Amino acid sequence: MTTASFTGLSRIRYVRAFTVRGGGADYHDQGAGHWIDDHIATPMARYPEYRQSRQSFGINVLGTLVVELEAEDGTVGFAVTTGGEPAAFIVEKHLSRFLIGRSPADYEKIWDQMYFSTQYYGRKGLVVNAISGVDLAIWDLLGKLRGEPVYHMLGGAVRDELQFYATGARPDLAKEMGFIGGKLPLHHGPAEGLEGLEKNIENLSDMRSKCGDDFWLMLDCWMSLDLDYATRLAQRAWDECGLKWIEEALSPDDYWGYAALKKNAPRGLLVTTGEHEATRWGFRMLMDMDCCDIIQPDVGWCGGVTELIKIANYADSRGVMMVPHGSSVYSYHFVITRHNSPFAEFLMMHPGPTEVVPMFAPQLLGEPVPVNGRIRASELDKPGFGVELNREIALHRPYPND
Ligand SMILES: C[C@H](O)[C@H](O)CC(=O)C(=O)O
Ligand SMILES: [Mg+2]
Repeated sequence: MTTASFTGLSRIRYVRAFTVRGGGADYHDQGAGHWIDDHIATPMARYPEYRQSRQSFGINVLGTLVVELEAEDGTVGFAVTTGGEPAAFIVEKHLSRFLIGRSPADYEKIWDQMYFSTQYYGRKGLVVNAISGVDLAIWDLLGKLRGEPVYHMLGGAVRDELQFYATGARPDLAKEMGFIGGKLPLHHGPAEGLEGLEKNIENLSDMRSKCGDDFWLMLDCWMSLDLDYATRLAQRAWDECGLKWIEEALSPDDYWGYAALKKNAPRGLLVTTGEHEATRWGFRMLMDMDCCDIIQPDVGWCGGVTELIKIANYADSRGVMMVPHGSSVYSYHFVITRHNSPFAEFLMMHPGPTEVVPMFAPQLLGEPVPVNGRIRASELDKPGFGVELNREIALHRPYPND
């Protein structure tokens, strides 16, 4: 039995998956001294030898994945995410069968087939990361074939500009650069005891005094805490420093801990999480169990745009705010179309971070960056995600399927 398919669009002829080193954020390679690898609290910090650097325990071991889809008429769509060589294997050796000869307009069926054919070894993590990369490349190709930006295909902009908060070690500088808030990495976890807790509060207080009372300050805990520590940190950071939200305090598997933290946290302080969660089912769990005030899916990890539509609609129907994890153009095209995503994250990838630099340099050409903490919707007015792949970088294709 065949399923009807619109035949007017050029179909996918080639699927290519590349790895490349450099660019991107914490899961990509960063040089020594970069703020993003400077004694950040992690679940691995219970082992002193892995405390100073996330690269020491292998945060960058997978690196970048680039998925490229070429249509019969030569039009190319692509996307950049993480997952590196193992994700390239999954894309070329497994997922490509659901793409070759298909129209990119059939993204629902393609997503369904990618997800359910890998379910026995997938569901989250690397496999959904690979699926997300393919899905983003499909949306890019669809936009390029139709001559439409992705945000148009998602229903159009609901506001004229995106407003950003900045993630990085210098919210004081972010404020000067026009961002609406600054999210700091937490540096010390439970293994560093009371002394570490005091240092965390001192760092936050210092930033509060530098930024003034009205600037949003948030803490990113990168899954490093336990419920007791997170509760104490939340209370003190609220009382002493006016913290706006505490992010990813616990393991992403600990839905019960998040539900308890949301109950324990002082009224007014927001509990946020979700960048390491995946699919409509994972986010449904977070929302149905009342784990957080803001969900933060990463469109390059949660299943791509096709899945983010479902996640966002469920959040909208429950009155939950969704502020996607920073993933450059891939989230900008979504956020601009949603009332329940009133602002966006910008990850400061300058090592200082003392200036605004593109997140995916050198892989992407034409990547817009916030000026005065904002990007105009009109800057997204290019087909697909509006960026091109820099062909001058060393792209490696480890598992060709053709
Ligand atoms: C700062 C965090 O540890 C991480 O590198 C980035 C992140 O979780 C976020 O942007 O959110
Ligand atoms: Mg985070």
